[in-house]
Amino acid sequence: MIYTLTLNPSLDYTVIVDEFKENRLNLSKEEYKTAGGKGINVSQVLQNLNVKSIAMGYLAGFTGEFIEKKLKENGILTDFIKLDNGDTRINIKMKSKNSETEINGNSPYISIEKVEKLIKKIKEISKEDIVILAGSVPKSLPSDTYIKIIKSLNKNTKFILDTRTKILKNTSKYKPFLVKPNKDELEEIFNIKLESLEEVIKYGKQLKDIGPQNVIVSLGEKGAIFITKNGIYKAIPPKGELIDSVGAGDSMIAGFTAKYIETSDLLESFKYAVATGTATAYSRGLATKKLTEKLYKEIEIEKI
Ligand SMILES: Nc1ncnc2c1ncn2[C@@H]1O[C@H](COP(=O)(O)OP(=O)(O)OP(=O)(O)O)[C@@H](O)[C@H]1O
Ligand SMILES: O=P(O)(O)OC[C@@]1(O)O[C@H](CO)[C@@H](O)[C@@H]1O
Repeated sequence: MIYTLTLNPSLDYTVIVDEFKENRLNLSKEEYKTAGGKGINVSQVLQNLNVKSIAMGYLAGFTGEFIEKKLKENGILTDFIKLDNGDTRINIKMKSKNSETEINGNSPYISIEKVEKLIKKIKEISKEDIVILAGSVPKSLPSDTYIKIIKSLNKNTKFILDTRTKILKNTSKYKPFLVKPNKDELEEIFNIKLESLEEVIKYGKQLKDIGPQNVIVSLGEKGAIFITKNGIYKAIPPKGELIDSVGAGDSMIAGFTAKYIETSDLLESFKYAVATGTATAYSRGLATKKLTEKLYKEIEIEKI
């Protein structure tokens, strides 16, 4: 079984305006609400790719109920811990003709008892399972929460990690199966501006040296770099119309995992990851299997 863990889920509230004007009344042209948070997005894309997963994490209040309902409606299995106070955060995603602005909310308080409850569930996961730890750590939790979770996993359970900068760096020594920083995150990890592809590769390799078995550095419309023990590879997305890139990175993780459990082939999994991320960027909402399969046939991998 695949488990996704979202410590900090969100109701994503997307607002589309013609042109965003600061300090003025902006009228929304269209708006929609979706179940969000990085691990939850991974579960949703896995479901679109016909791969079962169990979505875990914390939910609270009316926004938490909305998220669980949406996941269940789509046939996704859930095993969330309910918080006693507050509401799961609302993240605002505002799109205009030429800008994408995000305001991510604060998460509700999570007590130590709720962390212990989660750790108990984590200990029950078997070594044949795959665990995807994705997204930020809520402010009320210690910053080493992911480390505590990783240490509670069976030592042979493969885990994938997609979180921000310092936490990603500190957890990398526990040898995750895959990490997927984007270029900005890689820059923040090493506190450096990366000016060329050569530099991206150099620092991607340094990240891999800390511990991850495989590293994908995603580069938005420029595609992605894959650093693995068998070599370094590059993939460029086929041309298309960008519609909404929120969740493109999460979709890559879902695509990689889906292909890996089917084939155990790292390179094909990377190719499918790029296809899935691109399918999300070229869709309203998250990647569908149909578009992912089409793009997968068009992507070529280059060895560097
Ligand atoms: N504008 C785009 N055009 C084509 N493909 C894109 C575009 N943006 C993203 N992608 C695809 O999605 C993948 C992941 O995108 P990106 O590097 O933006 O990840 P991310 O920053 O983690 O995304 P997010 O935080 O929005 O989930 C890219 O490697 C690429 O394949
Ligand atoms: O604050 P985090 O956990 O880093 O990111 C949360 C988030 O921005 O990431 C997802 C897209 O990747 C959205 O669904 C969600 O709103």
